[in-house]
Amino acid sequence: MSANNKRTILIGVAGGSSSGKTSVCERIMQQLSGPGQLSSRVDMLSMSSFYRRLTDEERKAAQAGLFNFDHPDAFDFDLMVSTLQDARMGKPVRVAEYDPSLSLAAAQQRHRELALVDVLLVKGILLFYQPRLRDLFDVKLFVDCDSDTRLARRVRTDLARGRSLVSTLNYHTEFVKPAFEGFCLPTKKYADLVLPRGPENLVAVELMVPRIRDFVAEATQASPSKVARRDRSNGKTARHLSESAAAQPQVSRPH
Ligand SMILES: Nc1ncnc2c1ncn2[C@@H]1O[C@H](COP(=O)(O)OP(=O)(O)O)[C@@H](O)[C@H]1O
Ligand SMILES: Nc1ccn([C@@H]2O[C@H](COP(=O)(O)O)[C@@H](O)[C@H]2O)c(=O)n1
Repeated sequence: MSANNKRTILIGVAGGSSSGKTSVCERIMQQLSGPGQLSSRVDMLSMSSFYRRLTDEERKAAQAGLFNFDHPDAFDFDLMVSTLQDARMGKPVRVAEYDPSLSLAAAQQRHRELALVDVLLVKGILLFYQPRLRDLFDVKLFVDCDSDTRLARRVRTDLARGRSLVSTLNYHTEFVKPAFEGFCLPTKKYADLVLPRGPENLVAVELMVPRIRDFVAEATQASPSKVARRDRSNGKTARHLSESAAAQPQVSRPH
């Protein structure tokens, strides 16, 4: 727990690649810290910062488009869990800077300190895959988006990153689609809220933001024992949300 006894609220935003996770996080950030709002300190973190270090052989495979970056084995879940545990207790943490325009090895050379924030938005394809990771989130969102739209967006972003159309489509067929269906989509059932239309779904974002603010207010007031109780009840986040909502039925919308 940080010196001021304040805990960071973790919001997990999962969904397929190019479903709109980053865009949803940006919308929430705007709403939480925009003009006329009670200012909350907010930051965003990508699961792509937690790819594990590759062996030389795997690096060669990655360069040839033959390493599966969409499989759970590609991630360092231990590091992600310990980082988020520290972040939610308001401790300073250092994370690899993921830059899609760089090779993974080059990007992993760069680090940044996460700012101490009230709310940390975390986005990633497999955030809810392991129970120990998904149980860390106060709110779990799943961005729903049909596969054609995701593929069309992914083609645009991959071409902009200098990949060829053929390699993008092959990679999608070989890795992205099977991993989405095998590992990402089955985690939708763990979400507190499934968000169709991503960032365009302003109604859902606006409904959620006051609730996030309540979490921030509660975390500010929370005593260590209260936080420990909340930690023990984690994994039942939806129940926790509804219990808190019942205790405070009149959640006011910000002006
Ligand atoms: N609702 C939308 N309508 C149009 N374009 C969108 C929408 N949501 C996302 N995009 C675009 O699709 C691309 C991928 O979105 P992004 O939010 O980065 O997805 P993710 O973080 O899930 O990979 C980005 O270029 C983004 O601007
Ligand atoms: N070197 C890499 C590493 C990962 N990817 C792809 O990123 C996707 C996950 O990130 P999103 O922001 O799209 O959720 C995942 O589908 C990987 O295939 C990559 O292209 N290159």
